[in-house]
This record gives sequence, C-alpha cells and structure tokens, in this order.
Amino acid sequence: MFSGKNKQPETAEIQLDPDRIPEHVAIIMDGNGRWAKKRHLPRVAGHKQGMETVKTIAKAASRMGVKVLTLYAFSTENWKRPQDEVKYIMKLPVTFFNTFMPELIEENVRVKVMGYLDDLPAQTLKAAQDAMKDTEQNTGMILNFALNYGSRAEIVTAAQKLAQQAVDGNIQPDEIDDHLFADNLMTAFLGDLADPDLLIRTSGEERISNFLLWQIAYSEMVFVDDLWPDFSTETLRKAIATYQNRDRRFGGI
Ligand SMILES: Cc1cc(N2CCCCCC2)n2ncc(-c3ccc(F)cc3)c2n1
Repeated sequence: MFSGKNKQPETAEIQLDPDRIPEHVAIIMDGNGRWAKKRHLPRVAGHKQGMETVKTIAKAASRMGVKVLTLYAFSTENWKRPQDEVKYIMKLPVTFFNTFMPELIEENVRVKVMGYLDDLPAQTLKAAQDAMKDTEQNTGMILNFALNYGSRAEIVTAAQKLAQQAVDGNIQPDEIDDHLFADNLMTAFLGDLADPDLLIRTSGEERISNFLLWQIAYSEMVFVDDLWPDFSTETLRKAIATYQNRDRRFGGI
C-alpha cells in the first residue's frame, strides 16, 4: 500500500470536496449480464453480484454525504426478458432486505421504492412496502429504488392526472407549469431533491434508457466502463470527482 521513502499511498484515495457532494445521485446499473458472461456464469449470477454492489454503494454514498441515491433496478421494458431471469430478479428485493435491513437501519437510511408497484409479484411488493415502513422514521440518506419504472409512462401518467383535474374543474390549464407537473411525477416525494445532480451509467453504454427523462434536464452525466458488479466505492468517488470538476450552468453562460 505504501511505497518508498515518501510513505505516500501507492493508490491515493480520490480527494473530494466535502462541500460539493452531489445531493442526489442516480445510477443506471448496467452490465450485470455481461459480467456473468465474461465468467461463463448464468446471467442471474450477474444480478446476484449486482445486488451485493448495491449494498456496498448504498453504504458508501451514505457515508460520503449523498442525500438521495436513486437506482434503476427494473424497467417497465425488462418484463420482455426470459421469464426465468425475471422470476429470479423479482426475488432480489426480498433477498436484499432479508440480508441488509440491519445495516440500512444502522446507517439511518430511508428506503423508498418508486414505479408501477401494483404490477409486481406479491412477495416483491410486500418486501418493498415492509422496507419503506420499517425505515420511514430514518432521517439519513434516501435509498430510492426505481422498480418497474419507466419515465415516458411516468410522464404520461402525470399528464393524465392533470387532465383529469382540469376536466373535474379543480385546475385551469394555464395553471400547469413545471412545478405542478413535477408534483405529479413519482419523484414528487423528494421535493427540491427530485432532480439528480449526477447521473451515472455503468458498462460503457451512453444511453438514458427511459430513466428520469424529466428530472435529468440539468443533470451532469458520467458514463463509466465498469460493469455494475465491478462498480466500487473508488469508481463512485471518481465519478463524483468528475462531477465536482465540472462547472454547471443550468442553461446560463
Ligand atoms: C429488481 C431488482 C434487481 C436488482 N438487481 C441487482 C442490481 C443490478 C440491477 C439488476 C438486478 N436489485 N438489486 C437490488 C434491488 C432492490 C430493489 C428494490 C428494493 F426495495 C430493494 C432492493 C433489486 N431489484
């Protein structure tokens, strides 16, 4: 770890500005299947290892001072995958909480799950509901799982809700602005923290894949080559350091 007379660490930890930690970090956790394929393992082995990475990164983000960590766990399009893979994936929330809830409580982490939850298998939904209930008093980082989530569907649902309010005479069309629209999205519970400061996607892909399309309007995006199961605390620190070295303009000059 230490080399020569300088006694400096050979792999110095990335130094971050503690005053500029992104409040809301969102991650598209990609590359689980490729991770397994590289090791001649079944795809589900990648998902299993990916869940362990969720535990590591959730704790690391909490200790770095991130206020909200949103993780894209399952999209509305993922139901098209082989049914045995979907069946396995849908059990991961149950396993996650059965094996990690004590550490989440110890970290004072509050769990939220957003998506079309009514379409989830009963055991998956119960695990998510129990975790939200068991951590609702926690005041630390919000660990927000996007589960059976799709951004275009989320936007359409918000438009339908507002249209119905107008039809019912509860709002006038000209009352609909950014704030009222955002109040009808699944991230409304986050208030001023709803929009990610930093969006990370793993595995080298540089696509948004129908994730938080409204919310990432001004987000910094960092694409890393690491496959999600290989994503480490150091990779997270490097992504945050990249974010801190950028000068965000929010449309200004
Ligand atoms: C569907 C799915 C897939 C899933 N993978 C592991 C991470 C990589 C992405 C795909 C597979 N993980 N990992 C954690 C959860 C989870 C979700 C909700 C919750 F309340 C608690 C845990 C999860 N859910």
